[in-house]
Amino acid sequence: MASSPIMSGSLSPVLPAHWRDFVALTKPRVMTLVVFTGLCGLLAAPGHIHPVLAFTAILCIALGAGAAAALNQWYERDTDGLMQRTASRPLPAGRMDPQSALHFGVGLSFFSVLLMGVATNWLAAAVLAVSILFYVFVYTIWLKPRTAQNIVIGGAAGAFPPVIGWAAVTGDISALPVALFMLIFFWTPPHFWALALFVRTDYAAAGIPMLPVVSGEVATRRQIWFYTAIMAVAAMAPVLLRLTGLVYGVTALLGTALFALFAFQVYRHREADPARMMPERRLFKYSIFYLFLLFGAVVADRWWLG
Ligand code: HEM
Ligand SMILES: CC(C)=CCC/C(C)=C/CC/C(C)=C/COP(=O)(O)OP(=O)(O)O
Repeated sequence: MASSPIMSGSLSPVLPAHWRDFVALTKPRVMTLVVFTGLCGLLAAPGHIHPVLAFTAILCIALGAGAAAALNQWYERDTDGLMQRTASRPLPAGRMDPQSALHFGVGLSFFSVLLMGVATNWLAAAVLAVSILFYVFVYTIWLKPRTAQNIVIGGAAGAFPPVIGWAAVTGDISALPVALFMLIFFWTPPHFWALALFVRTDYAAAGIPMLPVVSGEVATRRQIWFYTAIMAVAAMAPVLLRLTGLVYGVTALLGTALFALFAFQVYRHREADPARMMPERRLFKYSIFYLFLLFGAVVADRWWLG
């Protein structure tokens, strides 16, 4: 992509980026769960899809999400350089010139959406396009630098993958994918704010108005607990609406009870030192496991119990 040394914003030359930096630009670790939820949406959907097309659909979700992550990092290359957690990313570390990242992100966005449309259907492609646009324009550019409620609304971007996976098979959107969207939507605030509590000094240094920076620690803990309660309702909704069966029901009940326990511990905890925020780290880690677990259970229900 960058075939010759190019001058970046600073005065130092940026050498052609290594392929590993392009992979890093897609935030591969975060995207594993994004892709998994998309895959589960696809596997839970009624009807048949050829395995090659199913693989292509999941590939498109991965590429689209990776493209959105690249555009997010292109836009935030300066503020990323101010935070310890993100300073070593390819752009702030000066291992890649911004133009390469921009071209990579835009090119991959178009490619993923077009391939999705051609391989499956244009509804799935349209929802993929909306999620990329939502993450880049609504979350990254509009809300994130302006309001502490950024992830409440902006988090919707990450809730689309199961809808995309489902639509790729069925060509429509029905109650279960909407319920799965709601689950991720209300899961996002506790997931992110648990982390934001122990990296708040980073966000403060970069001037990003995340909730713990703007409203303080106690308000953030209260909000985590509040959204956990709504998330619990969203987690049980598929059972109450009889969209899923016993495997999901039992898994969601136990998994959500543990989530609520960890969130309650965070709510009760008072600690200003990020190094000692163990309940917050535990909730953040568990939030990831939780979503893998519940989405896995949705598929288990559909496949093994019919
Ligand atoms: C706007 C909504 C979200 C925000 C602001 C957010 C924020 C974050 C941040 C800042 C990290 C730390 C990652 C790093 O240091 O690179 C993280 C980790 C993670 N997030 Fe989220 N997240 C959001 C939504 C999601 C969604 C929708 C998913 C998947 C369905 C997800 C899955 C993950 C995973 C798997 C990790 C752990 C990555 C690792 O092991 O390093 N996140 N999130
Ligand atoms: C299909 C499709 C387009 C899916 C998009 C998935 C999506 C929106 C995931 C959000 C997860 C994520 C990396 C948040 C990071 O927040 P941040 O960007 O504020 O984190 P940072 O501070 O690490 O840059």
